[in-house]
Amino acid sequence: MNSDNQKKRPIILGNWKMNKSLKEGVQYARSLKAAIAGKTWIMCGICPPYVFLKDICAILEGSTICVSAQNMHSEASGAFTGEIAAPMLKEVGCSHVLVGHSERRHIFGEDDFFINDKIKKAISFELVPILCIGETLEEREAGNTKDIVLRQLKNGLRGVGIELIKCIIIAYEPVWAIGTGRTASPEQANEVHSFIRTILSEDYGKDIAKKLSIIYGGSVKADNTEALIHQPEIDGLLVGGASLELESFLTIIEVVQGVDF
Ligand SMILES: O=C(CO)COP(=O)(O)O
Repeated sequence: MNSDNQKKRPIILGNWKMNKSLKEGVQYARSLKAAIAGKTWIMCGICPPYVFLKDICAILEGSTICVSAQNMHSEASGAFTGEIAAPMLKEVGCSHVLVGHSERRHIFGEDDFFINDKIKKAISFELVPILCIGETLEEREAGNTKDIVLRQLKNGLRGVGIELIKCIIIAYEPVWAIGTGRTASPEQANEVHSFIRTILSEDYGKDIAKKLSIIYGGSVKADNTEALIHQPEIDGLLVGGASLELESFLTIIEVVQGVDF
């Protein structure tokens, strides 16, 4: 979905962050697969912790549900104790990977350049990177939202040419809306999405920018899903807390399915 009403397949991703036991994760994946069998027009996926990926990919193999890692390193191998590389994610069956999530940027100090290297590495191993960008509350209140988003977008995509940009999803996640219960209003989110699409249009051309998916994350819940997904520039949702309970994640999916695009 975008400004000229061209239909785009909505993307709904659940980011579990550092939650669930393996047993719970496996049960969730099985139930999700059973629940959405045959309802395939939404691109739906989950982002489990690293150590669950192999089991969950095996369960979801052959389904339309994609599995995304929450992070990866920028190198393909080497002496990086505790890290996970793109080919490892690929080998266990992941199709997507979150890159530059605000918790990686702000808690673990990841910068735009490291994130850019990860983006390029993910693409080179045929993983779809989901580049997460977004401003903090201080940055928004200082009127710097667009500057921050512009910087994170430009630096994150440095060296990504016209052919490769098609392999990327952008996620706008304002840091002040993550886990706070304080959602960006649909209009606030749409305004930033529109700005992101304008930048992408300038860099990659209008046609390509129109086709790119820009998804929103930050306190998405069943009761704000419809208003968010109705916005012309919001192509999907990256759901944290509300994806942890299968019932609430399924409700979000159902709300999106029920929307007349
Ligand atoms: O960070 C998020 C998804 O990646 C959003 O988390 P919440 O939905 O819990 O605010």
